[in-house]
Amino acid sequence: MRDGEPAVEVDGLVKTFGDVTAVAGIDLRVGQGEVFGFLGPNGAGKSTTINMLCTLLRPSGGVARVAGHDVVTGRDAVRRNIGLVFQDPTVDGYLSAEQNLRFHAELYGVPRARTADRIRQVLEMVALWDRRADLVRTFSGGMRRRLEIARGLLHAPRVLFLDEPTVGLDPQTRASIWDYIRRLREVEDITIFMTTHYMDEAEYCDRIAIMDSGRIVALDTPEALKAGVGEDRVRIRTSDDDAAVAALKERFGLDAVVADGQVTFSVASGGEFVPRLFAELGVPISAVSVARPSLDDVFMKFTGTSIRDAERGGANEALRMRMRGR
Ligand SMILES: Nc1ncnc2c1ncn2[C@@H]1O[C@H](COP(=O)(O)OP(=O)(O)OP(=O)(O)O)[C@@H](O)[C@H]1O
Repeated sequence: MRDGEPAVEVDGLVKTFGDVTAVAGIDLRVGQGEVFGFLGPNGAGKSTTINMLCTLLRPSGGVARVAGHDVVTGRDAVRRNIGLVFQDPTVDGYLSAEQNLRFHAELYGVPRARTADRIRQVLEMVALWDRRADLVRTFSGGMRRRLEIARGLLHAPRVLFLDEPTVGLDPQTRASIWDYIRRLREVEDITIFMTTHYMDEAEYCDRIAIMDSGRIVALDTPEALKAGVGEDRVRIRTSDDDAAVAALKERFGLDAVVADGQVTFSVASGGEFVPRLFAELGVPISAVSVARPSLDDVFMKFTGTSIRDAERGGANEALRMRMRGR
């Protein structure tokens, strides 16, 4: 990869599975050294995109280059230059942490003379050096994930792909995985491309792309995306959400949506508006909160739904497909 060349470069990328369009023609550029987040609900097409970039799936259309190589015509070169950390654990529980890494080093052709040093380096990076001789099946979920990250880094890849690296972990462990990811780029010359459906985690990325139904609906820094939503976000719980939405439109000219069981809308100055709201809405309010826009609000702005509601929809869709399959 030449200096200044994007680490990931995608033009019009498409993937279809029969009549399902998982990725519907996306474009993006990720710079060297960036931490880039791919954000979206289940079924948005994140894993399919990452699998095409990692050469595990062949695109149906468009082009993608990773570390300067085409994912179709330069497949082996791409593979040499990337590291993978996927949702499903792939470390072997019946081997020690160190044995797992040795095996991987062989597989990736890490020069023998360098292997021992590099194993120590990556295990220290994820604070597992002291546990190197222990069988991985005695590790907690967070430790296994850290070991996966160490393994993904072993052959010094230019781009590290992390597909939902913190899914299924408790909040504290998620935070510690993020500490390692952030520290990583201080130590290694690496680009990090990750997917997540945790909004709070997306905040840690330099830039994020929000994906919905196979398309990128927004792409920018978290700050710029939130600034784009602008005003304060007000959330209320009411006894009749539909009546509240209608009253907000009628009395205040505000467009509200119902998501996660709350009525949500934007106003310029939430704190000043709330007393008026209680006095004039005409629908009983049981709870109210006012906050600066979050990435949840950005998601809602671009997709018209909250990520949690979108996921519930996606889960229903997956279930329907399974039932149809049967
Ligand atoms: N091998 C496949 N065959 C058929 N359909 C598929 C296949 N892989 C993915 N899909 C469909 O493509 C769409 C996108 O799926 P994908 O797994 O990329 O989403 P995602 O955003 O990564 O979701 P998740 O967070 O659940 O991994 C979904 O509708 C999914 O059902």
